[in-house]
Amino acid sequence: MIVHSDKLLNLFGSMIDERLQSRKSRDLTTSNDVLDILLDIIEGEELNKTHIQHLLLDLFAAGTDTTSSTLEWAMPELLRNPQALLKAKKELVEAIGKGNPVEESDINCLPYLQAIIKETFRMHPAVPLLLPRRAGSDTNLCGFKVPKGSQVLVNVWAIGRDPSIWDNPNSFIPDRFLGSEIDVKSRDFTLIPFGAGRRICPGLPLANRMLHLMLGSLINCFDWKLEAKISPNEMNMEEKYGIAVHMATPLRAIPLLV
Ligand code: HEM
Repeated sequence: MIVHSDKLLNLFGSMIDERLQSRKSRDLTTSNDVLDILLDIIEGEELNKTHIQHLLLDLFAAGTDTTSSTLEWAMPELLRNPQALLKAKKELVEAIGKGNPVEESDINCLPYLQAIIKETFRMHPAVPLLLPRRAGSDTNLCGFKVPKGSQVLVNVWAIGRDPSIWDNPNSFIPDRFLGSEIDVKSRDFTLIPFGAGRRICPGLPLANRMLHLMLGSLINCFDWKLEAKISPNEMNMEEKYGIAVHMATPLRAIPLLV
């Protein structure tokens, strides 16, 4: 981990130097991206290069595995649930035309795709215990005493499988979200894969968009089949716990151009 972090820090260091160099040249057309904004702040001397290197490392570390593991779970759930896959394909063909990649502006016209992403978050939250918190004062929470200083973990995985909240909690049923107000930002805290409140994941808007673009495009541009010896109901859906939860046996699916 340390070796990889050092490699990434060096890579970010050279990207920053390169950008600083190009900002000095007269014919510069700024890209006004995240790095440019951070470098504007450096010029105001509130940040230095090391801060930016570590900030970029944080964003990459927090954003990569979480987004990819969500997509990694959405695909096998769809392959195990051909009806849902078919419904998503139909919606995509009608909204954006067969074989086209999904654009950001299409997302609002794709309620079923949105429901699939929510259902994946419910069953497979990438960070199942969120990040540890410490109680700032003695607290009484639903009849439980939480003494000041205790470490608190929020079990989002268990919330997503709680039968008092969800019908058939262990079944992948995207339709449950159609016409429902429940959202990853809603205040009833039933679907909180990104956490909630002041420390909610700052990458939420990016991750949510990326997931719709990637999953929608994978569904609309390809037909998918499993390897010859595997049938949908025999797929191994065991989880492997790490910083993010991955499939214990990675999915091997074959794309066929539509
Ligand atoms: C599906 C994708 C993602 C999921 C499920 C996810 C989930 C989370 C969760 C649960 C937390 C902790 C919230 C808490 O403390 O209660 C978190 C924090 C964080 N996430 Fe994400 N995240 C995702 C994508 C991203 C992306 C794409 C980025 C950045 C580009 C990102 C950057 C961060 C950062 C910097 C923090 C720490 C925030 C803080 O400490 O205040 N995440 N994320």
